[in-house]
Amino acid sequence: MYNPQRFSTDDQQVVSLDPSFGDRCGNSSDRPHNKEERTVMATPLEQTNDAGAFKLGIRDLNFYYGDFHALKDISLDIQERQVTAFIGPSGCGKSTLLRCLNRIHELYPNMRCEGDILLDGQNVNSPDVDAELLRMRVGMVFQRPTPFPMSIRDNVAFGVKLQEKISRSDLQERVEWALRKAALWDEVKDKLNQPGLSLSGGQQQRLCIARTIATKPDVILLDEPTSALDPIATGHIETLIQELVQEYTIVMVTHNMQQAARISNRTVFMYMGEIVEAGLTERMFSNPSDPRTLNYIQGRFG
Ligand SMILES: Nc1ncnc2c1ncn2[C@@H]1O[C@H](COP(=O)(O)OP(=O)(O)OP(=O)(O)O)[C@@H](O)[C@H]1O
Repeated sequence: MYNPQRFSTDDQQVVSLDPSFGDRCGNSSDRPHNKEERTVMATPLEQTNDAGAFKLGIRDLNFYYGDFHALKDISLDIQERQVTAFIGPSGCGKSTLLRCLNRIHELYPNMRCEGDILLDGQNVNSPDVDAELLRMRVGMVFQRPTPFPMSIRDNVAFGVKLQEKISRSDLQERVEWALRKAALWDEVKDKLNQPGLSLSGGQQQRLCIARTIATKPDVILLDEPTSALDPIATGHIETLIQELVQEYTIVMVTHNMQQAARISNRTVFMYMGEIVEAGLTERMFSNPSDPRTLNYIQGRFG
């Protein structure tokens, strides 16, 4: 089983994986194919190993809260070292989709996620893959800053100590490295033993980002990371995201259209549990191909 419609954020909007599509378009196998044709003529997923081009590949994903079908046949490629923004009206399934990517929903009862999630080509939505290990590769930062009730230093060191056998000095180095990456080191280097909760909201969110980075994930998921912050703290986080994307694949949910336009490379517009359109942010905001995207971006609904 595969979904004949796969969305790619490679700005091809709707990419057909129906193997007969190329024939119906009159493509001939002895003709050189351009990139679009090659993608359109992709063989069924079972035979395709195109994960090299994408960090994450979502295939035929369906998600249920009990009987409620919240995500319907989602297929999407997410590119490496890019910021991909999920946008769409409240309740369309953005956070649900984000949470599937590190299977955090499994911590709650009565939820079911069907379909494949390929991380570097490996299906990680499988009971054979340890969800806790997955969450170390695919880290998550939530809407509200959630420091643990412990010192700044221990907040950052916590996950590392769980995951690795690491000497005290290496751990100190890792803490500093992560705090520097999260652009927080200069503000906290003299008070590492103070509680994480003593920091401002924006600093707490950067601390949570440092905590996520410290375990050296491949992918960072951000669920409305600035919605609880003031404009200055938001600016810090946005700058940080733009720096982190040099090294990490970032997927974020945002309600803020300007934020999506400012910092994402690619945008995915969702509506009622489905993907309507996905592509380069610049094109999505200047020339969306679906009227629902245009209406949403122009603030006519949602
Ligand atoms: N724990 C839950 N139990 C049952 N239904 C849920 C649960 N969480 C979310 N839903 C439903 O699933 C759908 C998608 O919710 P989700 O939170 O993913 O949407 P969203 O696009 O992130 O919304 P928002 O922008 O308001 O955060 C909604 O209809 C929501 O009511």
